[in-house]
Amino acid sequence: MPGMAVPAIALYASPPSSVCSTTHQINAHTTYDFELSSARSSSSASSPSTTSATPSQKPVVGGLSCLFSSPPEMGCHSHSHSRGEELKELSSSFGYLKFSGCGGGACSSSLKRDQSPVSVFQGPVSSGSYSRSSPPIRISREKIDASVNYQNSLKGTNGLFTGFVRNALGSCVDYDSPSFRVEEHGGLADELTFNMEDSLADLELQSYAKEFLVAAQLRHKIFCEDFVIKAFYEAEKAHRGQMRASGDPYLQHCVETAVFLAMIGANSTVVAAGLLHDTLDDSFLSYDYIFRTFGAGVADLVEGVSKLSQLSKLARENNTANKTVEADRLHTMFLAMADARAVLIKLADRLHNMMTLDALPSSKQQRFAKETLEIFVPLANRLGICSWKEQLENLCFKHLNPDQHQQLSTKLEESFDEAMIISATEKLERVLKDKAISYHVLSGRHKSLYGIHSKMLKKKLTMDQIHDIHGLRLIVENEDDCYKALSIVHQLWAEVPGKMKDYISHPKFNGYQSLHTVVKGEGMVPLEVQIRTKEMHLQAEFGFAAHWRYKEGDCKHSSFVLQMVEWARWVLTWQCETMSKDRSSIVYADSIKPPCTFPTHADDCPYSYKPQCSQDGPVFVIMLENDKMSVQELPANSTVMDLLERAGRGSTRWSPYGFPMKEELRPRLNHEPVGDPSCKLKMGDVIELTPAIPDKSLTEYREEIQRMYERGLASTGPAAATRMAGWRS
Ligand SMILES: Nc1nc2c(ncn2[C@@H]2O[C@H](COP(=O)(O)OP(=O)(O)OP(=O)(O)O)[C@@H](O)[C@H]2O)c(=O)[nH]1
Ligand SMILES: Nc1ncnc2c1ncn2[C@@H]1O[C@H](COP(=O)(O)OP(=O)(O)OP(=O)(O)O)[C@@H](O)[C@H]1O
Repeated sequence: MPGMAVPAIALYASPPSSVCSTTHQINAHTTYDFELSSARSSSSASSPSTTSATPSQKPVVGGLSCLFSSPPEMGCHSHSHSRGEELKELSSSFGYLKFSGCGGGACSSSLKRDQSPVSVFQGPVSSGSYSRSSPPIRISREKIDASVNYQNSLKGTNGLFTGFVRNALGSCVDYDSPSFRVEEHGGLADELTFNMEDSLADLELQSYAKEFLVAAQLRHKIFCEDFVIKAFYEAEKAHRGQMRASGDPYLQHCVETAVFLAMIGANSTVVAAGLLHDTLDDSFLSYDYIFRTFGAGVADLVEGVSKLSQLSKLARENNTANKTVEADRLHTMFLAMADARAVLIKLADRLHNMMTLDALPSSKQQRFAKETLEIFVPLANRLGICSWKEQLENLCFKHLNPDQHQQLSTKLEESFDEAMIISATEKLERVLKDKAISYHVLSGRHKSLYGIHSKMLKKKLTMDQIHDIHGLRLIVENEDDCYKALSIVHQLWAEVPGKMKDYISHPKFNGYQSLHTVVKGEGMVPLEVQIRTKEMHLQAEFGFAAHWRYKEGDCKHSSFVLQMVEWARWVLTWQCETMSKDRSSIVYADSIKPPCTFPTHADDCPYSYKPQCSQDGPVFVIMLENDKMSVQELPANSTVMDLLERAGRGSTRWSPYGFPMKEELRPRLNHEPVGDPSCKLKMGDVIELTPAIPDKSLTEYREEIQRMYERGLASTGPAAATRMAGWRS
């Protein structure tokens, strides 16, 4: 029946329950299917109702329509906290979204938070699949102690945890602590086999773990799937006894990471990998074990996350990302070397770590916040995960500029007017219906705290001069409707002079098209309204004028980078929405359609991440030269020799021992000595160039040896004598 609302519950990228209280209200959502709607509206454009999906339609979110909405009954909507508290704790923007054809009150009060109204992610297909978010889980100290004691007794009896205890009490956010792999210390992981019954019985003993599982299941139904439960169990076993700096069980972090992923519609492979994401680095599980138990999909993702963690740690230690060029290369490398889903898991991991940063000493808080801003926020931006990006930014802001954060959030507390956005949306919707202007999406949002802060800095504005703190976006069927809708907006509210921009008749240099206006909304609060067609919107989200590029300041990226980002976004679109079953609902312009069939890459796909396929693009590698890290960009098919040419002083030559060396450098590739210097470099390779000769000239060194001999130090042991002999030869 045309005109009926589609009572779908879209997925909401919500922070975990403990942070949920920082959010704004969430109610039922309607979602909208792009293709269906456009087809209908073109056939009978005169009726606004023709843009609705029918009730018989699957209540899904269309490929490019809304995402990250929340289940209506999620715990977040009940506020026991004041809004000021919320802003201070985890200030982020909220969003309000309507789809054409909404009828009924549920739809008209749909609110979502933090979202780009259109993004690459979709919510889950099924309504009602999410249930209430549980209150923050508090685990009693006794339970934890009991669990730890129990584990200690196990350690004593079967030796399974030998060597594990040391790590077990560390914090998972303490990246400084040495990672530990049991398989390197005896390889016990391979002896483990999975048995669901045993596992569940064992889980009984870990009552806190059971609570986590139940809480996760209440937040998302994917945690009821056997595959995910199995991953949960393995994560529990792997991290048993480990605690976070906050005193919470490590497992909690794994579960929260996985819940974030589930909340953006990630499938069970990604959620399982989210649960296991730290096991390679921080437990006795091996790649082989994960591979055998969960398959290559999960094992590769966990390995990918581990590699990303190592590289980001290196970058943090070397302060690499504070240089724009290097940071840019790092972002590209991260997206290119790993499956984009591994980046997604890493982002979810970082989001939870940032949310729980308070438990760390202030110096570490600062380092993590800085690194997050330099590396992870841009990645979230490139991948189009607006919600995470804003949450990360706000958290970084809070830790890096606590005073400014405090000041601005207090001000915003007075300025944010969500009710105004809701009522403006409803008002506009009513008139659009009356005037028979069909539209695809009508969305509203308020700008995030950090977004406002950055804009003030960038444009040297006071908060009062920022006109888009509150904004609406309307996506209509055709250009004509854009202008009709604009005139309706101007009839409804007084125009702020000089703020109207017609980027339709005068597109921006990058091709961006849209109508922008600022009006005085209710209470004279400035309200930015953007009006565009679906095609213009696709361009603004995925095309040359993509929002992520706009946010990066439209810097000149190579076509490789652009393709890489677009590809990553596509992969995530297709991998992370449960509605990938309904691909037909996605209508992309041919010009931006990737050249192979999703979700599988064609063997010769030029955009594939697989190293063997990406032969045309440049290669980004990490070079560690005398302990200084840099990210190098080399042409496709470059070899270790090519890299050596760039490093150190003098020209490369071959040593008599068969390894290439410059005057002073000796290469190692991914921690192994280089056997074949003509081997090709791969995206994300780490090349260490250690000095073949310590940082002194040979003459100086000889003199020093001479002095050592003279002092009789050479006789301190056979090893020393051998070293000396080596030097003489
Ligand atoms: N995707 C995309 N969005 C854009 C682009 N340019 C502008 N926008 C959007 O349009 C909004 C306002 O842009 P303009 O009307 O040009 O305003 P401005 O002069 O940049 O600055 P303000 O008026 O202070 O917001 C931005 O906040 C973006 O949301 C673009 O190139 N790509
Ligand atoms: N008027 C609006 N209505 C709805 N959504 C908007 C509006 N303006 C921007 N958005 C979306 O909100 C999200 C956050 O945007 P953000 O505030 O970071 O930047 P911006 O407003 O687009 O740019 P700038 O800060 O440079 O003005 C983006 O997905 C953006 O597309």
